[in-house]
Amino acid sequence: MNGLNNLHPSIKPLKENHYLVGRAFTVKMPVGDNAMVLKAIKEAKPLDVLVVDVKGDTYRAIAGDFVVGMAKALGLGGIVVDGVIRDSNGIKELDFPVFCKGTTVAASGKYGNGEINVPISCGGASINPGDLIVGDADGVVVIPKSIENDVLSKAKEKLEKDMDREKNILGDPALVKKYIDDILTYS
Ligand SMILES: O=C([O-])CC(=O)C(=O)O
Repeated sequence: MNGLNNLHPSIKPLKENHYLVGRAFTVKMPVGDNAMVLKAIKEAKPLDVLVVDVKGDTYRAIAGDFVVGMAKALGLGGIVVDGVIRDSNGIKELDFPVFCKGTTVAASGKYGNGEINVPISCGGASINPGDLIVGDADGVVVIPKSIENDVLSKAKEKLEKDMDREKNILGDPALVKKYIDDILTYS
């Protein structure tokens, strides 16, 4: 992705070993009203990742352990939000991937404002429904649907090259030094 389309690095998994891959089901909600999160949980397909745009608010939770439990019960793939959640210990026990900026004590009300399944902005990235969302301990990246095949084949090539490099170089200090020398010669 050439460093583009990664969400702000403050958005991290609640449990460090959690990762997710799935298609975005988007939610745009006003601060303090998470009714559309509930609607999205009901309408999303199994393995979809709920991506919530709450404009970066960190005072009101977009979900707690009950709401996240419903997402898990319906087979969703995970939740990503540019905001916060509550009941963090309960959510950790659910073992369901939630990527967020942190935690708070205050819940949201359920008033019915907001939209689902529309283009959103989350953590500084534009996300359309159906885009691929990939997250791990380091953060979250969005791969637009229109370029996903190209990105996936380039990612596989890079992974193979990285694995070869690790296997061939790291076991031999002389080769580590040669690798660095080669880089320094060309830069
Ligand atoms: O109901 C909410 O919006 C938040 C909450 O406490 C839960 O999910 O348990």
